[in-house]
Amino acid sequence: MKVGVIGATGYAGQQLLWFLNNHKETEVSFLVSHSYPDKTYSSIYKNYRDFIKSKCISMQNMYKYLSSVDIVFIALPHGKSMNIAKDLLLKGIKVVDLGADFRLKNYKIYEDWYGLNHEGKELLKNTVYGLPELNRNLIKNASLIANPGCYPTASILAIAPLLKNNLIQNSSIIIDAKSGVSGAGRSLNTSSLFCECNESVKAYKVGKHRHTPEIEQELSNINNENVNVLFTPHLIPMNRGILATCYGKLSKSISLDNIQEIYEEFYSNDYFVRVSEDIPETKWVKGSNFCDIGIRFDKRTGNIIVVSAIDNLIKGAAGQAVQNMNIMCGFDEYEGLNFPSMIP
Ligand SMILES: NC(=O)C1=CN([C@@H]2O[C@H](COP(=O)(O)OP(=O)(O)OC[C@H]3O[C@@H](n4cnc5c(N)ncnc54)[C@H](OP(=O)(O)O)[C@@H]3O)[C@@H](O)[C@H]2O)C=CC1
Ligand SMILES: CC(=O)N[C@@H](CCC(=O)OP(=O)(O)O)C(=O)O
Repeated sequence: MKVGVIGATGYAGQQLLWFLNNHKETEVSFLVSHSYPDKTYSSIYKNYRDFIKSKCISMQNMYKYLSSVDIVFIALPHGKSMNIAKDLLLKGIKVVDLGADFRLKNYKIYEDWYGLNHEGKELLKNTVYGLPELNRNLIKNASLIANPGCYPTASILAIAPLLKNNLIQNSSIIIDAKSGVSGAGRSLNTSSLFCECNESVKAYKVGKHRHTPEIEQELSNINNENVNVLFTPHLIPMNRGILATCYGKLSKSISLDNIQEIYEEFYSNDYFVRVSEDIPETKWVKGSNFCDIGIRFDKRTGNIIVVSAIDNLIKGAAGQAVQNMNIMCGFDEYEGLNFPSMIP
């Protein structure tokens, strides 16, 4: 399978190459960068010396190579994928977009939260939200995948079994999530500077983070009922990882053991979600495509507490994108992705 990567020099793009380079079924045909055209990839990321010998190409040059690819990954900032995806789909090329442009089914909600005009509205109907654990069958036949955001991946996987089994009140969900700094990408950005974020933890975009409508959309789809969430992201001084601590009021009396069984059953066919009796830590999943989940019940307040951990660049971005490609192309779902986290 021949693949192309647009946005190859960003953090998500380079993480994709890490996987694609080790994947039995893929050959990378081109790497697009508008800042480094004609530069060898390994001169930008020196860890790839002797592994990736190709040069980056510009977006304009990419069009010459399109007849030779089957699937293209787009890892650009939001707002940049819409027209590119249209061109690729017209040529019969499958697309996995790691950004946010196709995640929200209602373009007006996208326009409100992202402050941009949606230039690919007509594609939204046939776009599949690429969370394999909820949408595997749709992904199999999709041409355009909206790869989920990092916080939504951790949050939706944590909460979906509760909603599916009508165990919590729809309006009681609170998500308190923390992300490593690579979540903000590699572009120059003051709040990602070492002196700004080291030795500090902050909540940001409080009450207005763009992942709120994405989480609500997918959770509402589970039972076709409106779900609202209170979502607060935090930046913590580590490179990778997301820990989402999710709370909801139980709507019926049930033991923790039963809830644990419900989670294990819900994810029984989902290799990359591991339901644990312990409370997960980001280092259990760092460098891997796993989402680890642990559950507790607080009797005093009647709240269930579900903690999920992912690597934002892997299950939250590039790993999930490769998992989606594997499903779309009929490969083994674990191909190229099957290894545990790196410790320490
Ligand atoms: N970081 C993460 O944890 C996650 C990221 N994502 C999403 O993946 C996408 C990529 O994120 P990430 O890799 O972190 O971001 P980066 O900022 O690290 O990389 C984005 C890349 O896009 C290219 N680019 C930047 N600006 C423009 C522009 N104006 N026009 C065209 N190309 C541009 C740049 O490469 P060049 O100049 O070489 O072309 C840049 O390296 C984003 O949509 C992000 O939201 C999703 C989930 C998690
Ligand atoms: C730490 C940090 O800044 N994280 C980013 C997450 C970005 C991301 O992955 O989300 P999209 O793909 O939806 O842009 C943020 O909060 O905006």
